[in-house]
Amino acid sequence: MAVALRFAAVARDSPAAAAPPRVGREQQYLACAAAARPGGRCSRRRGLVVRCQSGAAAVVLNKDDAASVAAAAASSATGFTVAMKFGGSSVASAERMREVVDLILSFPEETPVVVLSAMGKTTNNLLLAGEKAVSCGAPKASEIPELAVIKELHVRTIDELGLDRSIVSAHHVLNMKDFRQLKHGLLEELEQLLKGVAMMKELTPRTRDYLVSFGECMSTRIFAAYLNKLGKKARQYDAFDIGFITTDDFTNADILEATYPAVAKRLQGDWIDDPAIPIVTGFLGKGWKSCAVTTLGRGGSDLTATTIGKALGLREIQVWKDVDGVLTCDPNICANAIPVPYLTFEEAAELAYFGAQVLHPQSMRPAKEGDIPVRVKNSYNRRAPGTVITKTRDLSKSILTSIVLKSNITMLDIVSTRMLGQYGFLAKVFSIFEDLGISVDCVATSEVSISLTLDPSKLWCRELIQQELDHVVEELEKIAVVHLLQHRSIISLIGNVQRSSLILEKAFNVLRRNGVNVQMISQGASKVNISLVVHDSEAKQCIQALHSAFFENGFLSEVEEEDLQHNGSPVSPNGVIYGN
Ligand SMILES: Nc1ncnc2c1ncn2[C@@H]1O[C@H](COP(=O)(O)OP(=O)(O)O)[C@@H](O)[C@H]1O
Ligand SMILES: N[C@@H](CC(=O)OP(=O)(O)O)C(=O)O
Repeated sequence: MAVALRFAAVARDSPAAAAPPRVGREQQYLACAAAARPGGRCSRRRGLVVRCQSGAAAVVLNKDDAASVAAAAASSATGFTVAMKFGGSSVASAERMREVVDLILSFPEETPVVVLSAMGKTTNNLLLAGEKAVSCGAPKASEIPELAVIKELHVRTIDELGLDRSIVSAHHVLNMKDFRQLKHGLLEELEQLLKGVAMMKELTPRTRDYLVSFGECMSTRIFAAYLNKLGKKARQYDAFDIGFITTDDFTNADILEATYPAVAKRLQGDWIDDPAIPIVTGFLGKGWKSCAVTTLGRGGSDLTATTIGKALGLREIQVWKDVDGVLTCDPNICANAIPVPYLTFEEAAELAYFGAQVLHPQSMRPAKEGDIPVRVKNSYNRRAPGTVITKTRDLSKSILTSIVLKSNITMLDIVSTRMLGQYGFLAKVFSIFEDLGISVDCVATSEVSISLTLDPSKLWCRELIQQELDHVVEELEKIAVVHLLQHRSIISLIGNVQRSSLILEKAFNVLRRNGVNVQMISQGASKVNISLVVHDSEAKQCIQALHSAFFENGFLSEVEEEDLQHNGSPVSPNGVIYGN
């Protein structure tokens, strides 16, 4: 940080260097440079090079680095140190909100940016209410039970915290000026929206995103009002109003690069004008073309927090959950799961991607790019050390870190009819998936056949699943014989693939003893993941047996002993090295 303040930021965008700069981009760099040198004047000298007139040494940076340096410098100027994200379970009631306020205030040395999810199960209730509205008819929309649950929860919370009910009256409708004129509160707007859905008898992905946005919009307003009531100045932000720019992929939008400088500028600018703890809605963004509310996929508030972390160049990103960190397994499957103290970004991303609900699959990307540690903590058990996720850790002695389940997977066995050469065959198969916008999770190939699993997150809407699958099969059948195998599960063994023989020996031993035949195995180049495909009906039992064998019965201690004899360095059950 200190370096960023001492040095001037000089941004140069190489692809655009030959072309005249667009004004927006140039201004962005000027803003970045200005932020990197508060008080310094900036000018454009030649091409896209922007130089601060501070007399300090110049550093040539690419676009992203310039934004990061600027963010780091400005954040040190404004003093934000940490992003603290609290999930739905952490803010599920008035009592929980009090607890979280107490938790935040117990770190007086920090200047946090707070990110909140919707209260408790509000997102699920909003989605259910939306689905019911489609078929219930307009007059009945007000009587949808989930709407009543949402209203009751928010009104009760407001009352119990001693707040004014008008705090959920701020409007957040985008591109609908007429709506802005209405004097209804968010809860009334929500009811209106459900009536609209009932009248239209359809719930498009765009409307679905707008519908679920009410959850985060309400939780943050309540929380900020409560902090203000306690005399701790807080300011509520809707992410879509402060520069969270996304693709227009409703229900699963990606954050665009422009977000980082925009969010940094807004949060820092406001802090400089009038310091107040920012309370930001997780999960939400604004589509860059549509300007409508988008969402980042379920659990997307983690991604909001890491994006803010990178934008502001924070020291640490904390995600507060209802578990003692990332565990060796989903605790709903294995009650004996234990916390994993350290993970790399890569391990955490793989774990999340392959189904561990605890982290959003994309959330590690900004943290990794900004090299900002992510700490997963338990808001119900502050003293638990949690999990620290960083760029690197010594994996040389680690074995298995965590076991993850992704169920209800579709697997395809595709055998070439030899109409194409081998490379032509693989290329054709993957171009079909590309054309249909379907991601593939795991792949195993031989010369003339491919087995692969499909990523269910790309098959959101239930009716579409069958339609899309039928279409895929139809296309593939032009060049191959295709077997569609549904109700499969991927069991991912996240660990040190350098020790894959040891992991596989143990795993297959366990599976054989349990009478399970693995239907596909994939060991990627990622060095952290081995995936096994089994039938859904066997998956939980497999995971329990694997967890018990790897983590509960002294296996890792045995290996530890062996390692000690061979190398003199023992390994803990989670791959953490004790000693050397
Ligand atoms: N490997 C794992 N480690 C920890 N929690 C897991 C794991 N796999 C699944 N979970 C589930 O993830 C939940 C926490 O994630 P989530 O519900 O998204 O939290 P929040 O809503 O607080 O952000 C836990 O309550 C647990 O049931
Ligand atoms: N409320 C959203 C976003 C989110 O991140 O929630 P949580 O942090 O509670 O997983 C969801 O339920 O998907």
